[in-house]
Amino acid sequence: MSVQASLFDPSLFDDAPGPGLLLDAPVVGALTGVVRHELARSAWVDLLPGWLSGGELLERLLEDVPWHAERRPMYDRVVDVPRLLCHYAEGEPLPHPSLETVRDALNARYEPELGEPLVTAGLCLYRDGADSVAWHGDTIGRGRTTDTVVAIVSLGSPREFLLRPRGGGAVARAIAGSELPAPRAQERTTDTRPRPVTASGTIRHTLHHGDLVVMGGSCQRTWEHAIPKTARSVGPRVSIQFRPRGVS
Ligand SMILES: O=C(O)CCC(=O)C(=O)O
Ligand SMILES: [Fe+2]
Repeated sequence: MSVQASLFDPSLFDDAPGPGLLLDAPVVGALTGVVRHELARSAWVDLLPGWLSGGELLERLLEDVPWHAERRPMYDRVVDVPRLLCHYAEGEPLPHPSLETVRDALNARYEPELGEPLVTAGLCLYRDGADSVAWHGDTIGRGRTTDTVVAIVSLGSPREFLLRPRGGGAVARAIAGSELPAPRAQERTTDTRPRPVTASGTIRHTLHHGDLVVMGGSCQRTWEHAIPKTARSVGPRVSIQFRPRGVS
């Protein structure tokens, strides 16, 4: 999609932090530095800021993925899904060899714990701040009833990733003892505020270029996640979600 690609400036990402994964080189070692945040209800979230570095992968995905728009029924209307999508089923070649490397690295770490590999890849393109994903859990399929793992790699513009316990405000406030992830090192100089769970019980965490977030345990059925719209002027963001068979 050249329209999106033209919005992308790879130099923005030249200084991505890291011991990141070098995209043109084999993965060296495992996912070191992942921090697990235990949430209520036997859910957890692992975070690894700046796992991937460099802008080449984002550039390639913006250009090469056959992004498409979808429309979905909502009440008595059919509405545009506010992001572009592309899904890679189990066994389908991924659109860039680096994604296979990323999936293999994730499996080296998470398959022993999960008991099965991550095999599908869902790609979302948030073209600008008007694109979003509404509150949901990945509960189509087994995620509705069983513990599972969904690993998301975020590329491009930073966007807020929200998590809240299912069940509405009162439930959320009652169990809002969950720890919020510490800010990234480079944010600390400018923003040292603690980031408590908001009064509504929502956890807010900004996902930056190259960050990894992995939701596990009961997270898909007992919590919900969202990428809200933003009025800020933001460029494109691509998220790649790796899931096991039968979860979406
Ligand atoms: O873009 C993201 O990081 C989240 C996407 C998501 O939750 C989904 O596609 O199920
Ligand atoms: Fe999701």
